[in-house]
Amino acid sequence: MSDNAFDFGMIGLGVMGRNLLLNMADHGFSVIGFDKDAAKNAALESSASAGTTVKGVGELAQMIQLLQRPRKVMMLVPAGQPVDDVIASLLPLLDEGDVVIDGGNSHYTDTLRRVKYLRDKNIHFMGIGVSGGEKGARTGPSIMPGGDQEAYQNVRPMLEAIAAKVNGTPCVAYLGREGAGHYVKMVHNGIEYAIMQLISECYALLKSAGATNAQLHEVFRQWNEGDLQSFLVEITSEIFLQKDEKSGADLVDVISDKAGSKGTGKWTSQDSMELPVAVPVIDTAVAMRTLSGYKEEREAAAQIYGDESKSILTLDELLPLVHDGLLFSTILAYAQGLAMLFQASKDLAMEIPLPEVVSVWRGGCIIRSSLLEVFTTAYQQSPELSNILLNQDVAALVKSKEENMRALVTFAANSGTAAAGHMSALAYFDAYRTGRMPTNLIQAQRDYFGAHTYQRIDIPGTFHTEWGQQ
Ligand SMILES: NC(=O)C1=CN([C@@H]2O[C@H](COP(=O)(O)OP(=O)(O)OC[C@H]3O[C@@H](n4cnc5c(N)ncnc54)[C@H](OP(=O)(O)O)[C@@H]3O)[C@@H](O)[C@H]2O)C=CC1
Ligand SMILES: O=C(CO)[C@H](O)[C@H](O)COP(=O)(O)O
Repeated sequence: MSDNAFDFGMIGLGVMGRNLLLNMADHGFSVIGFDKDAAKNAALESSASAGTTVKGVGELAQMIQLLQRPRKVMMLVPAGQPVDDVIASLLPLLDEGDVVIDGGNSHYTDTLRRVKYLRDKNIHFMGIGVSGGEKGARTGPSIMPGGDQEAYQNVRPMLEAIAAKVNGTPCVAYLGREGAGHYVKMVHNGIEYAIMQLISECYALLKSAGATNAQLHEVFRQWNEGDLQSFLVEITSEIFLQKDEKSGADLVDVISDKAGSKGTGKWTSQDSMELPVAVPVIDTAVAMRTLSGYKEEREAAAQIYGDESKSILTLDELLPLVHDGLLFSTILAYAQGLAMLFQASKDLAMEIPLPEVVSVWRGGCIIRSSLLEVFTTAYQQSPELSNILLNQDVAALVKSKEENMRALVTFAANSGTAAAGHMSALAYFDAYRTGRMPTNLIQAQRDYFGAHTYQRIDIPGTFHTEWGQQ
């Protein structure tokens, strides 16, 4: 190939970078990747499909030299300092008008800072969320671009080519100004945490009624064929079949219960409080991963309090409750995340188009599910919906599951099975549908001890009372 011939360059040939680049090559683009690790460059070239143009190099300057101008370069490296390090090493090699994309899970405030920094140097910088994991990156991820419109138009044909397709529509769309791409991806991951927590609670609840791994496989398989159809339910079904090569046991049974995290769920909770928007199912999911790390303390507490769950229902009696409870709670998790995006769009001036967000999430990403079709229709009817729970179709679905949801939470409490995500979802629902919350009492308390004042329901203005003097 001649000099300056490659269409696209990738920095970081790990799980995501390698697979996304190969996906581009599979769609006819000539691609080049850079990684310091020679083995990763070799792995890139050896896993390329026949007839595609793929090259891996160990020098960044060499890759930049071989790109068509204006250059289009993406980095898929760990969030934080590595992204700044890559930008610093790229800058002397770039020309004005080149496009630099951060496709990793960066915090949106870092993206805002980098957009401004590079704009001053006439380099187009975009933060793009990519979801779909290893397989999705190779065969069709969900792509969440935000920021520089001109740069987006430049890379749009490539992104549309490699994205997942739903009914022929690519799962990529311009999702707002400046750091919006990474903001949307952060909230996507917050919802991901919430749904994973809810599914893990279903696992515990069904096990309390004696479900075996084989039965759990079958339950989740069947659920994936109905209104709970989703990527996470599908992979959960498959997980219960997997055998451990070392012991021959079911692999899920030999995996430690300490859950890891890289931070995007925590950021969603933190940033929701900054706005503020209430996302308690996401908060709970983050807290439960944290609690999972207290292994020794939990074992000590189990000695003191006991850790048995006593099921008062048979598996057959429990199954419809868990099914409906999961659907109800999953809707609540999406509702909270989407309400956060609605608020952030306005308060942070990101102009995030929610109809496009839910449409892009329909395919390729970790939280793809049949529910997103319902939400897409809801936002098409009403693009300025502040909360999807206010949509008639969503409300009908929620109401149809409410009775079993309440029965499930009662069962969880009575059997002693931790189901914090479900309980949080129901508590949010009950508060959200309350015209007059008991928070008038909190206002009275605040004014009592701190003269913080309060508003009345009958007279406008701000009031203070010298409490307790009657
Ligand atoms: N894995 C997943 O399912 C998903 C990950 N993401 C995000 O994508 C990004 C990449 O993730 P993933 O591919 O899984 O990570 P990996 O660890 O598999 O790959 C990261 C790559 O970045 C390289 N790298 C690290 N630091 C630097 C640096 N300073 N300069 C140049 N290269 C560097 C590493 O090279 P070396 O090892 O040779 O140092 C490695 O090849 C992260 O932000 C992640 O959160 C987003 C969606 C899904
Ligand atoms: O972005 C992703 C999927 O959408 C990543 O898989 C993410 O890193 C998973 O997060 P964590 O490691 O915190 O569970």
